[in-house]
Amino acid sequence: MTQQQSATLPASKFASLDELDEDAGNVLGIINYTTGAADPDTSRGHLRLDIHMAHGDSDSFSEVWTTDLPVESGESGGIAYAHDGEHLLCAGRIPPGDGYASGTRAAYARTLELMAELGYHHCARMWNFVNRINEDNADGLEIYRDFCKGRAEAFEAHRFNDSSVPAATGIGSLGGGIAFYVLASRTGALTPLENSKQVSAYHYPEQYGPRPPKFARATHLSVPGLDSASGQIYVSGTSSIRGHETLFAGDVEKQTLLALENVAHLIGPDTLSHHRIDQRSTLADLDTIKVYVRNHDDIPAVRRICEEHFSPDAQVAYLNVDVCRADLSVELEGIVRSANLP
Ligand SMILES: C=C(O[C@@H]1C=C(C(=O)O)C=C[C@H]1O)C(=O)O
Repeated sequence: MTQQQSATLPASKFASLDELDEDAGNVLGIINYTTGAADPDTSRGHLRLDIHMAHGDSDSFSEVWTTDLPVESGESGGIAYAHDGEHLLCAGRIPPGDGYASGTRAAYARTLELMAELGYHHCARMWNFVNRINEDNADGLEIYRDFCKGRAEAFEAHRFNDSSVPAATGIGSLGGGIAFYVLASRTGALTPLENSKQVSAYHYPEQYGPRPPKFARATHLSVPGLDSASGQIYVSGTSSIRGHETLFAGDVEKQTLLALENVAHLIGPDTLSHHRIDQRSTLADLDTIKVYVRNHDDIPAVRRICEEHFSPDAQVAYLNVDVCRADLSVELEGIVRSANLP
């Protein structure tokens, strides 16, 4: 597995459980995609979060965030955090229940308050793992839509307008209510990226829920002190959606190809030059990739298609979980680093 290292951006790499070194220097956080859920913890001096995303040890892995700077950690109002003076990782969990809007609103509100208190005002990326994502809550509202309602209310209460929402993932999990983690920066400039072939998620019509999902298609986070050509692009979970509609329902191979096409356009020259980012990226530049596949039997076909486009050196994890819309079979996310990063 290749390791991403950069002087001033938190590097993330996947590690199998037997490769994991919790005492390695300057660990900002370890996110365990594993066979059970647990509340976020900082007892080892870094953030640790166990998310129930694996059916067994064979598909369990850890995402390790490292930094070149000393790390401080703590907990406040149920949100655990670790930071290095430039970047912050924080995490929370909403326990299983009959509904999630109020719990999400409260947990997100506490997270946004904590970011402000610690001085990390630039929210680059959020990951949300929603158990029973396509099932209904006690009031008959799909749990994903219930989560989106609570998130939108928290963002509004904290004047987080659509132009400052982060890249995100909102994906199913195998248990444990709703878990989330967040990456924010203190001085690195953030540029949200939208895909000209998709309606911005925060503009989705009400047919997808009472409040739209609040996220950007990607965010570019620049290296503090360097020009905008130096940075990382955090690509949100991306699926077979054009405009605001799902395409190729029931055809996982066509959905995989369209999701890849959406990401290629998002990180390609037309989009980046439109946002005045002097980087040129292709799917071969994507790394720390997660591919979420609804039906386990579809994973070999999805993997075959993806491997035709990804670098052989890329870190790729395939996870068998539900996707945010019942007619979506596959979704992918990743990170692009600019070639000129030290
Ligand atoms: C796949 C989509 O949305 C998914 C849900 C997200 C969320 O609610 O945060 C973010 C990206 C995807 O994981 C999409 O709407 O295109």
